[in-house]
Formats: sequence, structure tokens, C-alpha cells
Amino acid sequence: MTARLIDGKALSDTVKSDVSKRVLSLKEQGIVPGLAVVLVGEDPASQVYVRNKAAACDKAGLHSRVIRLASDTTEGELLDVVHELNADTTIHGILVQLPLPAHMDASLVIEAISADKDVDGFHISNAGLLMTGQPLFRPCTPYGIMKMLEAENVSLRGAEAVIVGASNIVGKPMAMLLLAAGATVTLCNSKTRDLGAQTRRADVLVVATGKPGIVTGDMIKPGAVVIDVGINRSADGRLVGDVDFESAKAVAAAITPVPGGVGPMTIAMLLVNTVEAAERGPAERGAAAIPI
Ligand SMILES: Nc1nc2c(c(=O)[nH]1)N[C@@H](CN(C=O)c1ccc(C(=O)N[C@@H](CCC(=O)O)C(=O)O)cc1)CN2
Repeated sequence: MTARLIDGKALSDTVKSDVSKRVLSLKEQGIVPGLAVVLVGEDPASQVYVRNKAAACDKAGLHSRVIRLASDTTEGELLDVVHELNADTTIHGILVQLPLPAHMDASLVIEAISADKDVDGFHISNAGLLMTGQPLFRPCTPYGIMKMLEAENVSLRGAEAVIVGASNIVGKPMAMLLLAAGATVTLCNSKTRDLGAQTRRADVLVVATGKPGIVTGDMIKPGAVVIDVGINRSADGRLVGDVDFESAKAVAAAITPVPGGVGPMTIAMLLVNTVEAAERGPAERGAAAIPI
């Protein structure tokens, strides 16, 4: 068997073109959706992602504001920027690019973002809303993966879904979204014993660990759908995922490539969340904040 490639780049183009139409309709009502992206420091990968986010906004007609801060910015100075953006009525979505420099507490900074502008979906209120089945913003990477599974007509009701990696930004929200779609979910972490015994049960396998090659073909059930979230730089300079692509593609029914899989969908879903925030408007955002 050679797995079908799940083309995240092509699907992200479709999603972004739908976003452009929603932006046009908002503009007819005098609303320009605005996204603020805050980057602290000079991490080369983060610089690429932030540039790509701003470019995607420009192309889809959203207003974007990129705020670049030096790596020695204090936590207090960053919090002041976040508070200023919370009050800015031209900005509907705010994100602080991760990772932050080591002297900053990422949780504290994320909690400072207004939950109704938290288009990353990382705020504790948004995590709670997702967990209780009332999502306001779904985190972009898991949201993009759900779109990919939908586009591939993957049936999730009653399916065995196994996630490797239990981070707050991918693994945990992914588990919530798959659970809500009717899958039986296993969430593995770095302490999971006999990882292969878990992954071999998966109809849908999502791998998000940042460890290149942690999943190999012999750990995959024949016919499974494999979603590789990892983006790692190999010794020879290539981008590789967490899944050993060559051995996996001989076993899986479908697999996401790296690059060109999950990554582009992350940015597309960020635009979706920002447009949704603008569409909701201040009144509904206030209403959404009541049950928190
Ligand atoms: N505040 C946030 N920080 C981070 C997030 C996030 O969702 N919010 N996710 C990742 C980084 N990320 C988005 O910010 C991201 C990563 C990768 C891609 C992407 O399109 N990758 C391409 C390859 C790009 C390259 O050449 O390096 C691909 O996979 O095809 C987009 C967004 C951590 N931080």
C-alpha cells in the first residue's frame, strides 16, 4: 500500500478563499477584521511563521499589525502591549507567537489576552469552553486537522483516535475535538509505556511531539489515517515530521506530508478564527463571556 497524501496546502488555499469572501461581506458592513501578532525575540522559525501570518492576512483582505519586541523586553512591557491591543477596537484577534523567551511566563501572558480576542484559543477560558463542548475559538492546529479529516471524509464516530503528545496547544485540544466528533480517544505522553501498542490501535493517529521519527511504519495500523504535526529540521537541513514518512506511507491509507500538511492549515484556521471574531462583534463577544 502507498498512502494517499493529504494536501494541506491545497485545502488551506480553499479555506483562505472562503475567508476572503467573508471579509468582503464584513467590509460591506464597514468592518475590517484585524489581527495583531506579537513576536518577542529573534527565533528564526517564529519570524517565518509571523511573516507568513501577516502575508496571509494581507492576501485575504484582513488588516494585520505585527509588533516586534526585542528579546530582552520585560514581561511587564509585553503585558502593557497586550492590554493596549485588548482595548484597540480595530483589532479583533490577538496572538503572541510562541515560544516566548525563557524569562517570560507564557501562561501569564496568554491569560492577559481578552478571551474574546484570543484567536489562538489558548486562554484558560477558551480551553474550558472547548472542554465543556461550547467552543468560542478552537486552537488553530487541531481545528485545521479536523478540517483535513472532514475533507478526507474520515468517519470519526466510533473510530479509535490516538494522539501522541499532550501539549496545551495541540494534543489536549485535539483530544477534545476528536471526542466531540464521536471518536474514542487515547492521549499518549512521554511516559506512555509501549507506545507502539497504543499507536497500532489507531484508525486516526495524530503525532505532535517535536521528536523526529518517534513513530515508524511498524507502529501504524494498516489503513490508518496519519496526521503528522511535527516540524523538525534534519541534520541535512530538510524539514521532517515526527513520523518516519517512508516507512509510514507503506502502511497508512492516508498521511500528511511535512512540509505542506498541517502547517499551512494552522495559518488558514487563524484567519477563520479572526473573521469569526469580527463577525461576532462586541455585543455577542460580551454575551459569550458571561458563562465563563
Ligand atoms: N501563538 C502561537 N504560537 C505557535 C503556534 C500557534 O498556533 N500559535 N504554532 C506553532 C507555529 N506555527 C504557528 O504559529 C506554525 C508552524 C508551521 C507552519 C507552516 O506553515 N509550516 C510549513 C513549513 C514552513 C517552513 O518552511 O518552515 C509546513 O508545514 O508546510 C505554520 C505555522 C508554534 N507556535
